[in-house]
Amino acid sequence: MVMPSPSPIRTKKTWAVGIPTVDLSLGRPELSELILRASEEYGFFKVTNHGVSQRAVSRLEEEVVEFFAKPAPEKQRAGPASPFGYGCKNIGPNGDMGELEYLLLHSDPISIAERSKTICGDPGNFSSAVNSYIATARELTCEILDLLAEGLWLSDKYALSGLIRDRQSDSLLRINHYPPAKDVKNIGWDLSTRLDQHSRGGNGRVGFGEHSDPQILTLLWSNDVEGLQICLPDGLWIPVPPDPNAFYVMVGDMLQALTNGRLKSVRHRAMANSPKPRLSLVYFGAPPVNAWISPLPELVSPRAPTPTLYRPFTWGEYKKAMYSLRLSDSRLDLFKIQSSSNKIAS
Ligand SMILES: C=C1C[C@]23C[C@@]1(O)CC[C@H]2[C@@]12CC[C@H](O)[C@@](C)(C(=O)O1)[C@H]2[C@@H]3C(=O)O
Ligand SMILES: O=C(O)CCC(=O)C(=O)O
Ligand SMILES: [Fe+2]
Repeated sequence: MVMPSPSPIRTKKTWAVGIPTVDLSLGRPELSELILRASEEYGFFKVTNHGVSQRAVSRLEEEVVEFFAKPAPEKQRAGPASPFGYGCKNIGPNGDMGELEYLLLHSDPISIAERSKTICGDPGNFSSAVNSYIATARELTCEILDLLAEGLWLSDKYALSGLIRDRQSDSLLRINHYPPAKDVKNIGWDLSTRLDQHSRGGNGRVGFGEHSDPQILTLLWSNDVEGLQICLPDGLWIPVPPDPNAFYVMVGDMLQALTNGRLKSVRHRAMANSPKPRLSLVYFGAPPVNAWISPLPELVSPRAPTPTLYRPFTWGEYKKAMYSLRLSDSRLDLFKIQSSSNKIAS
């Protein structure tokens, strides 16, 4: 695995730093140790030699490129995204804005079949491309979670992947399209949006503002256009070079809670500064709505330094809190146990 140098090297214009990269063709136990280390240190890593067929990706890519090329009124037939469907610039229900348009889909095939009727003239073909991408993304996500379970010495090897394999899993697929920067001026920003963007993303145009993903694990593919940035534990934002031959993996809030804070959900954002359109396919592996989330027993010790950090809650309860908050809010903090030893530790 290539790990970032301890202190990023500053070049003339950019921060150059290595992204932790895991070659999935390596054998165990080395593989599970590498994945665990990257998840602990960064909550983020790149996977290569992942075995996902190029066809599953390119088939969906072709479908969604065709969709986003349609005139706005046609795309709006699939919206608004509340929460599922087509969205443009609005992210979530609380006023977050970004320089993007997107499709947000639940992974349930019945809901995909219904939504596809509003997205494509050939809904059967569209839903088949979505379903096969989701099936592939789910497999890879579960493989990574099983490796993490092994690295963490969990007694139930499927304690993490079982939540995503569950038929009731609340996993999602988000397809983001960031228009090329030269077109952005036509979209018509108001002053408050520009100030908001500036405070959240520095000088560039923010496509998708800073946040952590709420679910268990995120699997992200993008075309060959830059934009994704992650926040290192010291607060430094670094660009992630695009690589359509790889996937990027992000620890979500639920995995942070399940591992009692040992793995940390990574804060990230996507900038929309490229003259080329950026496309990302983002699979969010999530538990069923009624699943209870509480730190796994192996990761809790009755005494410091690892007392229970989070109270038990259901994924449904977490989602309710999440939809009441802004994109950049640290929603997991609401579920922290404020014991005296935790207060000292934090
Ligand atoms: C502002 C919001 C959009 C979001 C729901 C939320 O209230 C806070 C979390 C947001 C997020 C970020 C990651 C995913 O893209 C997403 C689908 C998710 O599960 O949480 C979005 C939500 C959304 O766009 O509905
Ligand atoms: O498009 C990207 O690279 C990031 C998107 C993202 O963070 C999200 O959809 O949650
Ligand atoms: Fe995200």
